[in-house]
Amino acid sequence: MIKALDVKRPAFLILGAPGSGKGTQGKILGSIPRFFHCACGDVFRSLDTRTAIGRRFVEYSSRGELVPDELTVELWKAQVDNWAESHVYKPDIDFLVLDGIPRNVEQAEMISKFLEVHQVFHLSCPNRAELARRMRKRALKENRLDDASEDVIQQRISTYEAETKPMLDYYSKDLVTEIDATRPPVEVLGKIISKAVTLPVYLECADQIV
Ligand SMILES: Nc1ncnc2c1ncn2[C@@H]1O[C@H](COP(=O)(O)OP(=O)(O)O)[C@@H](O)[C@H]1O
Repeated sequence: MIKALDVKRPAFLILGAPGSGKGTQGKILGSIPRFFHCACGDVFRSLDTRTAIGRRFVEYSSRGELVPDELTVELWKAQVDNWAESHVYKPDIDFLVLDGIPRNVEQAEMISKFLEVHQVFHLSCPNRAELARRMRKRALKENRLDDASEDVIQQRISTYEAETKPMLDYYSKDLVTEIDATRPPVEVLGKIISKAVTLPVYLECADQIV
């Protein structure tokens, strides 16, 4: 059982289908002072595949399915706490930039105990063929098992549509920024940043960010 925190950590979410560019944007944002990028898929991929938990990840991801919620949130929370304890992530001053979590309404509920979501950036790409093309390209570059077969690619897109996309209705409309994910990365980044710097939570602390 995961306990709620007294003070919820400020967070931005990057939401989108596999191949929509969440990781690309998250990495760049994470290199900006006071923004801390956390990619759930990377947390899973860093697991030792000889362990039971590492094997469970491979089992689900290689089928294009989501890892069960309880396990996902526990593992993710443990990783964030680790980063906080080792001071790489500073919960009192950093904005968490979450990529790949939450991935369904259940996870959104679970993590709401310790996060205050200030904006959801939806990288929208309705063109399935374009998503599949990007995943194939990534499979070659990053040696990603879960992007290597056509069946798994299609399954991952279907999983997104069935489980993750409905999450957009979980968050109130004024919390969601729609961004065209087919535009070049620099334009997508520009949209995210220009919205983030107008948010009250950012303006409240902007003068302390130097
Ligand atoms: N929040 C999550 N809940 C359940 N499974 C997850 C979650 N995040 C990652 N995974 C697992 O890890 C795989 C790879 O995730 P990720 O690297 O985020 O892919 P992508 O960036 O292409 O969407 C997913 O297909 C899934 O099996």
